[in-house]
Amino acid sequence: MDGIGIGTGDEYDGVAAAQTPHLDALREQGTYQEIYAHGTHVGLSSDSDMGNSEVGHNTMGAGRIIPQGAKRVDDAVRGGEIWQGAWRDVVAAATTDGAALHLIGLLSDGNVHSSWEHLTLLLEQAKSEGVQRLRLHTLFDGRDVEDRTADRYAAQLESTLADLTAGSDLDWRIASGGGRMVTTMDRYEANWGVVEAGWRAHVLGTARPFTSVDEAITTLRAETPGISDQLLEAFTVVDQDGQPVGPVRDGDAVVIFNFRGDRAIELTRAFVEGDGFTGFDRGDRPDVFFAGMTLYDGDTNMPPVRLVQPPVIEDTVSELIARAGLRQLAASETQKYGHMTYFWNGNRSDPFDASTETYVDIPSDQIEFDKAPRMKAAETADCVIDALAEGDYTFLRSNLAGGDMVGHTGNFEATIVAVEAVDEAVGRIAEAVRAAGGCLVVTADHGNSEDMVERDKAGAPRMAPDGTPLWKTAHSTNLIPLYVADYSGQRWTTVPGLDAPGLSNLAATLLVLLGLPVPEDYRPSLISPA
Ligand SMILES: O=C(O)[C@@H](CO)OP(=O)(O)O
Ligand SMILES: [Mn+2]
Ligand SMILES: [Mn+2]
Repeated sequence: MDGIGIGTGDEYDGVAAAQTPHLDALREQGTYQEIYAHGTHVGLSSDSDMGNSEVGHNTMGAGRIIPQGAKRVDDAVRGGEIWQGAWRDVVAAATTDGAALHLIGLLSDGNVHSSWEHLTLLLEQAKSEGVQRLRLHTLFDGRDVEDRTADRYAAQLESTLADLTAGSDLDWRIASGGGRMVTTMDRYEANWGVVEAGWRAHVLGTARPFTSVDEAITTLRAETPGISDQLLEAFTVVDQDGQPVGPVRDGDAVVIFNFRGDRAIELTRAFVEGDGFTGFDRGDRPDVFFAGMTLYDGDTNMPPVRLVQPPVIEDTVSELIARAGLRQLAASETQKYGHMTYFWNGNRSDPFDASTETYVDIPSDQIEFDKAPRMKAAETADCVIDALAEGDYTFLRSNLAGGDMVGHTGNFEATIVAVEAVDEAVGRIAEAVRAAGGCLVVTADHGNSEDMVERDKAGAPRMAPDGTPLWKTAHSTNLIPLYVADYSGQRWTTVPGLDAPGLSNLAATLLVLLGLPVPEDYRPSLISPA
């Protein structure tokens, strides 16, 4: 259950507000625990970092707490190690006569895909190394930070640029942008049109023209009152003659400063891949020096050049299950497809053993998810139930996306519907598992739908000036539920006294249920025979 944590039960708790009879019943049928899914429990730098799908699924699959890509990048940027690697080649390209350095990424301090601090340190370093021409291509968040704050982030960036360039002849500008859900940051090839819109904005300079970011945000908001930052149309900043101020040209250097792979890899591929690229028509693709913040996909080695090397995650639970020769199914709708494959398997897209593993991608709708909040919960359940009926699989895993994807829209009523659809799907899967005499494990990767309002430091809900709640679109730092129901007759009990039980204990729990040995470096199982 993506994005279904344990909330306070108050009126902004979309899980408590939903009817969840099947989850309630599950609680009575087996063991129930509340476990950690955020911050240092999933390998992030601090416990104020909310959980997210990347770190959640990485940790579930790895069975250990692995210092995450986000933390590695963080350590490398703060410690300065980053400037000794491929960054040297970026600077060399960017300081060649006439060239520009383009920085593309999410303008946010959400620390899920990118970090504000990394961006400012990149800018300071570029200045100290004499990068004369620099262009920023900024994606608005509204999803990992408070919504409708794009103007504040843009203003903060403009002022950072003004400070850094004051008294110099540095030619540094914001050149394009757009909301992350409609510009550039598609994932799992759900909608290449989103990447194409970004390509036009950042690279070709042919998106809707505005003379400044400020004008873009003000105009787009006036056109659609209440619009979320995530959905602001892609745009190109143009000069007084209508010419783009920073299209990407041959010889330029391009850096994507997002550290998380799922939403960075499609644009990366558009820059790096040759004629075999089929995502969209790129027009004249500039010949650039391209680097990503880190590795976005291990199997395809994308991007070939990165500023920080990623963590290597080996011996994940599905690799061990594959080695044991047991058949596995991974099923998810597109929006979470790579979560159950790529992230779960330690950032590898391909099966470990294609002869025993089946991956099913159930196409997601291409609309805003509060418009169809049940998403593909029923279809995902159908897939698992059919596979169970076939009887071939020993380990089946799936992701129900609604609690998270609809929670991100900030639409409370729709979120309740999404959670109820997830509950129904769990109920149907539970029946099928019971019929098969199997064992069902239900958990989440982080919270979201259980806390749908922005809060002040004391935890009190914040209201908009008109007195309506400030709906929250981001994940949370809440604990998440873990239900284990074994319908084979075996009885289990929770292991008492474990230190900070969390997602890192899930893999061992699964291995124990499967009767497979648990590697010594795994964190321990959360259950033992009763
Ligand atoms: O949509 C996403 O990219 C993130 C939020 O930034 O959500 P999740 O980690 O659940 O995929
Ligand atoms: Mn998630
Ligand atoms: Mn999410």
